[in-house]
This record gives sequence, C-alpha cells and structure tokens, in this order.
Amino acid sequence: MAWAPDRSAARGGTGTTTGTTLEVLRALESGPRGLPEAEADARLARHGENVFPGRRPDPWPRRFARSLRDPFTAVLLSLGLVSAGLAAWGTACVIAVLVTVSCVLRATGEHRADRSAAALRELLATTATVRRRPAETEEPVTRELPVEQLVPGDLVLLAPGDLVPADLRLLRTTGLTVHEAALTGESAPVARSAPGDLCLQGGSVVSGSATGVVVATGADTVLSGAVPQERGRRLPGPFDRSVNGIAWTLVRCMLLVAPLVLLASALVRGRGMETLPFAVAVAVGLTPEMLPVVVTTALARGAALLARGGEVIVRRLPALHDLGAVDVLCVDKTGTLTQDRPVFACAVDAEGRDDPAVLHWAAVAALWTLHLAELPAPDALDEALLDADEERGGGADGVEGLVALPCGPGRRIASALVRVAGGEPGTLPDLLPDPVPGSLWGSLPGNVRPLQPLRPAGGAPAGRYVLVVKGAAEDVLERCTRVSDEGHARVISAADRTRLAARADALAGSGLRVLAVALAERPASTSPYAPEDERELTLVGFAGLQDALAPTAAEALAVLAGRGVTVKVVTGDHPGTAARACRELGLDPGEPLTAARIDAADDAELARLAARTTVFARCAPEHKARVVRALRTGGTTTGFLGDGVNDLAALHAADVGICPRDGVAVAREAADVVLASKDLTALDRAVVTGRRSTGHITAYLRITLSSNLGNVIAMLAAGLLLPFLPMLPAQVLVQNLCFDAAQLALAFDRPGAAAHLRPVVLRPRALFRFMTRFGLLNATADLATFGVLALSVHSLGAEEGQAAFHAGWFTENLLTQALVMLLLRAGRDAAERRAPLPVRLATAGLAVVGLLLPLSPLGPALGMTALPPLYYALMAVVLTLYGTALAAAHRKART
Ligand SMILES: Nc1ncnc2c1ncn2[C@@H]1O[C@H](COP(=O)(O)OP(=O)(O)OP(=O)(O)O)[C@@H](O)[C@H]1O
Repeated sequence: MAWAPDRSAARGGTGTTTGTTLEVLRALESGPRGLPEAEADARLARHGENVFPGRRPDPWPRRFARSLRDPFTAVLLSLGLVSAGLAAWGTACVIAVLVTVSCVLRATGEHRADRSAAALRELLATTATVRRRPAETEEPVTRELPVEQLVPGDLVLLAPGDLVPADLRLLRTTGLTVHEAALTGESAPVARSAPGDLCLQGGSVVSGSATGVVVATGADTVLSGAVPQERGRRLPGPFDRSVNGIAWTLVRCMLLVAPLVLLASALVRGRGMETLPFAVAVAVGLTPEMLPVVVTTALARGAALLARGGEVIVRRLPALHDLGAVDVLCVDKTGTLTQDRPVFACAVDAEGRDDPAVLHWAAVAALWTLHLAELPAPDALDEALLDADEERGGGADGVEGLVALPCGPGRRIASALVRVAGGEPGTLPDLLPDPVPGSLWGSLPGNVRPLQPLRPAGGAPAGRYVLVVKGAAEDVLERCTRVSDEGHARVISAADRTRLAARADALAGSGLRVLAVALAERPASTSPYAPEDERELTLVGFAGLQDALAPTAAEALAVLAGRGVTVKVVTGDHPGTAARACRELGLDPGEPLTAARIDAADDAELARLAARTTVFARCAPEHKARVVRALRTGGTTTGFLGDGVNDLAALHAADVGICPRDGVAVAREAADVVLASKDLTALDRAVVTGRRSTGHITAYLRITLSSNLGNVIAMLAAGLLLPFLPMLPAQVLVQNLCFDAAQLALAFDRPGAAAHLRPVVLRPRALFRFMTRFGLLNATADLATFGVLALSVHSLGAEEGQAAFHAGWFTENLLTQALVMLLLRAGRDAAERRAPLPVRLATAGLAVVGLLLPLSPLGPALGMTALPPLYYALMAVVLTLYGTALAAAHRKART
C-alpha cells in the first residue's frame, strides 16, 4: 500500500483573488496569471532594473572625493594648506602630488575591487519566484528570476527564508510573518496575513507563504526613498577597529610633531615661524599615505584568489581580514558536522520495545507536513521517516491531512491534524484521551500559519480527528498528560517523565537524532488551528534516526585546530546527539550547555560559561545570537557558520557571518562570506588567505612606519644641528614615491607556512611597539650616516657640502628602505627566506635609484651631487651593521 497523495506535489498551490485583489491587479495592468514575458521586458525598459540605489557603484569622481575624507589625506591636505599659506610652495607641491597619487590609486583600486565584487555578486544573484506567461495566450509558468529583473505588475511567490524582493501588495497569504527590522527596527516578526497588506522590500519571510503583486521596484520602493543609507550599516568589526585605531594614533602623532619641532627649534636654535615648512615636512614624513591603497589591494587580491575556484566568495572586503583573525568558529551540527541525510534507525514505545506504530504515526505527520506546510525545501527528517515507512510497507490509506504546523525558528515540534476514515476500533487504539472540547481552538498568533481544514464547514465528514505531534523529546513530553502502556493510555507520573526523558537521552547519547511521537483525538472543527492546541497528548514512543558524519569534517576540524581556531557547536539538537557526533569527530564536547542554562545566565556569566563550553544544545535563534555575543564579549573574534532562518540573528551578531551558497536568501544576504558548500575544508583556505592578506598589510605598516619614524627622528636631529634643510621638498617627494611604489610589491610576498598557524589580527599596540623599536634602529643608521658624511665630505665648500649631504642621505635612505623591505617582511624567518621575484625586483630598483640618481643628470636638478668613494665604503659598513641588527631584532620581535 502506498501513500495516497503524490509526495512530489507537496510544494505548490496557486492563489485565488478577491474583488479588492482584482482591483489592485487591474490598476497595475496585471492579472492572476502573471505578466506576459514581452510585457515584462517592456516594463523593465520603462522602469529600469530593480536595483537598490545604494548598491549602484559610486561614480569615479565621488569615489575620488570620498578618498579625500580619509584621515591621513585630510591631515596631509591641511598641512598642504598651511604650507601654501606660508608660501612654502615646495612642501605644498610635494603634499599635493602625494595626495593626488594616493587618491587616484585608491579610487582606481576601489573601482576595480567593486567591479570584481559585482561580478562575484552575480554568482550569488538573489532570485525571486515569479509567475509569468511565456506569451499572452499561454499558461503561466512559475520560475526563478534574478530580482533585478522584477517589474511592477509581476506576481511573486514568497516562502520562508526569502527576502522580499520589491514592494508587494499581497494577494494571498498563508500564515505569513515577516521580519522588517531593516525598515522599522522592530526585531520581532510581524504578521502580514491580510490580502491587500503591503509587504515592503527589505523584509524577510520568517514563516508562512504568500503571493503578491509588485507595486514598486528599484528607487521607487519605500526602503530606497526613506532610508537609503541605513541598509548595510553594521557595527565596526576587528578590521575597522584596528585600522581606525592605527589611523587616529598616527594622526594625533602628526598633529603633535609639528608644534614639537617648532618648540625644539625655537629652544635650541632660537628660530621662529620660519621653521614651520620644515615642521610640516617632518609631520608629512610620518604619514603612511599609501595605507588605504595597500589595504584595498591586499584584500581585493585575496578575495579574487578565493573566488577563482568559486569556492569562497567574500562579500565585504574587510571580512577577509576578520576571517584570518577568527579564533572561535561556531558551527551548527546538522549538515556541517553531519551529512543531513538522516536514515531511520529505530522506533520504540515508551518501554523501549520495537513498535511499528510509532513509525506509522511519525510518517503520517511527516507526509501531511510535506503536503500542507509549503516548506521551502522538504525536511530531511520527514523524508527519512516516509522512506522507512514506505519500505516497511506502511501507508496512510484512509488518513486525510487537514492542517499542519511545521517546525520553525525556535519551534522544535511539528504536528499534523488528520482525519482517520471510519475510526473503527483497531484503527486508533484505545490510547487516545477523550476529545478536547472546542474551546481549545484558539486564535492564531502571528508566527503560525493558519491552515484551514480541507473540508468546508457544514457537516464534518465521518471519522476521528487525530492530532499527531512529533519533535524534540523534552518539548513533546511537556505537552503529554498520558503515556501509551501496551496500547492503553494511562496518566503520566513524575517517575514516568524521568524514565522517558532518560530513554530519550540514552537514544541521543548513542548518536541518534530522536523524535518523540504523541497523539490526541480532537473534535471536528473548522476553526483555525494553533500551537495552543498541541497539549494533553498521549506519548506513543520515540523514533531514532542516524545522520552519518560528514566525511571531511574530522580532518577539517583537526586542520582548524592546528590553525588556532577553536570550533564550538551551536545546535538546535539534543546535547547527547551533538556530544556524540563531536566525540566521533575527535572534538572533546566537554559538558554541553543547554538553552535552559543559557536563559538562566546573565550576560557576564554567559561570557564565562561560553568561553569554556564546546557544545551549546537545544538552541533557538536567540540563544545562538546570545552565545555569539557572549563569546565576542569575552574578547574572541567569533565566526558563525549557518544557513537557515534560525541562524540569521547569529550571523548578524558574529564578527564574520559565513553561509553556504545553498543557504536561504536572507542568510546569504546577512553573511560576509559565502561558501560553495557547507564544508569546513573550504573555510580553511579562506582563513589562510585572510591571514595572508592581513600579513601583507601588517608588513607594509611595519616597514613604512618604522622607516618613517627613523626618518623623522633623523630629520629632527639634522634640522636642529644643521644650518640648512636636511632634505629638500623635491627629494622628499622622489624618495616617498619610490618607496611607495616598491612597497606595492609586498602583496606578492609569501610568508612561510608557520605564519598561518595562529589567528592574525592587526594590533595597533604591537605595531607601535614595533615601530618604536625599529624606528630607533633606523634613526641610529641615519645618524651613523651623518657621521659618515661628516667624515667623507667635510672638505667640500658650503654649497657643495649641502648637495653632498642631500645626496648621501638620499642614497642611504633608499638603500636602508630596500634592506628593511627584504628583512622586515612577514614572518620572523624573513631574513632566511628568499623573497619572491617582484619583491626582489622592487628592492633592487630602490637600491639602483638610490645609488645612481644623485650621479645622473637628474641629481643636480634635485639638488644633489656625486659623492666621494670613501662615502660608499663607509656606507657599506653602516649598512652591513644595520642589516645584521635588523635581522636579529626581527627574529626576536613578537608581532
Ligand atoms: N521535521 C521535524 N519534525 C519534528 N521535529 C523536528 C523536525 N525537524 C527538527 N525537529 C526537532 O527540532 C530540533 C531542532 O531542529 P533544528 O533544525 O533547529 O536543529 P537541528 O537541525 O537539530 O540542528 P542544527 O542546529 O545543528 O542544524 C531537532 O533536534 C528536532 O528535535
């Protein structure tokens, strides 16, 4: 005997229209059968694409103007204006060139990064389910369409997890609840159940289903008009915090340096405001003007590498840094550690004896949930129950489903109300309690779909109405007042409850996913059916399902552990099942923390508990989000991998939200990183790439900041000791441009494998420690060079001596910068590791320019002259000593 209805038809159902609905449709020149494709194309040409205005890439001039607002650029510009005000045209020109080069490079880099991000977004194109007619006279076809192509008048079907793709007027709804935080700030889902209601773009469907007609798209939607810039704004993550911290500390230093120089020169040499251009030049010398360019380049390059294989798509560039910084990764169990392909293992009664009736009733509920609940995808547990019952030769002839309430975010039971034809003795055992009176058919809360009985009122058909409930053992047990004892229902005692809970725990502890199954007879009714009706049940037994472990999970967990990432499991499942899966995968589950304990703890206690817990079980969406927030409070950089509506809050709460490509649209939209599959192996590659990108940025900062600081100290010393400017503006410009250009090659560096063994994060403090230590070393080399110059050029006349000093310091600066680039690259083994070709070429280029430029015809033009051989001989000694000290200090450094 087979299941009567066809399972493949479980999703579907078309809408009906009412008078008002027809009016809406008529006003939009549409109809219940959808628009013809040709008409939709014409409307697309008329209305334009359904693109949120904020998503359009900024035009180049706006991008350029925006890069002027960067803190470094702003300070540089102010210093430039001061210089121009004092008629220090050389310094002002240098600043103007630096600012222009940095802004052009940054705007170009961002433009390129945006273009590739847009191409990546296309890979993830969010689609909407629309109903259209291929031609005027043809039947409508329901298909997926990229949301950009929606036009007013289109008929759109909504299901749980969908993002509302445009402003819709609802035509037909089934228990629709929508999360509209982006629009209203209201965090609880709201019911949008009345036909004629507006459902606005920016919302996401939590439960239920609906058909609506598009009334506005693109820039005409309420969200675009009202809050265009609100969307996408999020709390600063580790990357933003670090970069802002570094930027503002440097800006403060720059602002302090100029007055300090003025003061020192007034005290030491009795000079006045004429020193201001020099003071400005010293402040400029501290600026890492290429930082924004280097950051964009390093992150965009990493994201492009990851996207190449299509395995990982980074939706927000800074998330790549944050991914490399993640030290705690929260994952769910089902589908990540296990395959989410459950197979039926056993069905036992309350005493633990095999009982096919338990499977039968579980399968009855599963079948009608699949048929009536319009789930976005068939539930794997339900499919497994149906397969097993079919194999056993079971079936549901004579059982007709009336309504179904599926599981949902925070709801761990599913139930179906069925009519059992005849209901003669034997069909339904004597275990059912008396029918609960009609008063129980309460009104419907917002988050539950009201499914009407299939049969209309007026003469309920014969048979008995049975409510079948299955789900998490604790949740079902607390709704039971009786237990089936050898086919007879008896009142459940406290001892029974303890025994039954222990039985469920034992099954879960053996690794099975456990569903308790309970029944109740209900009177015939045409009123809506609600969760309040799921009570006074009789427990019939437990079904156990085996979900095999994901084949790559054990290895991936070991690799992540080796990378210093602690994995925590945050699951809706039973603690026993989750703990067993962890153990089999080599992850010590420790003492699982359940939702009840999470609820009982305040934020501070939860932060302490979360830090030492590996398995968080029975978690509803708010528990997942609280756990993630608690971990972040504890000081960790927390990633969260999830794919469902119930993961949404945690995806938002995490430093890095990660979602597989086949996750629901709303989860994908919330995620920073999208994986081709829910496989931890791909994540490892992404983590390593994130660490590499951060490594490049850190190396740039370390090299630039320590060099700059060294130069600033030396400049200060020279400025106070010498009667002339130690470096002319044109020389500052050439030197900075050469160094900046060479440093772009650092993006090609490949630090040794050891550099990726720990989470990597930009740490402003560590960076400034490094800057101070190596800046002082650099300043020592510069001061030694002044000594060398004093020895080798002392016999020259004043003017020639000045040009020789400029040439000598210029050469030494470029040579030490080449050395610093080679020796302070990422990884403490930088000195021993051969640099990649681009880095070698860049450093060789720096050295050649440093040595030859003063000797070339350009030298005198820039105020430099040739140096005597003694200088080069002494310089070689200084550089050898400096290089040795640099390599030794770097090996010891702890950044
Ligand atoms: N189809 C179903 N019928 C009845 N109960 C279900 C069904 N699906 C899930 N449940 C119950 O709800 C619980 C929570 O499910 P949920 O989907 O939140 O998490 P999960 O799939 O068990 O785990 P994870 O959070 O790791 O993905 C399950 O452990 C089970 O007890």
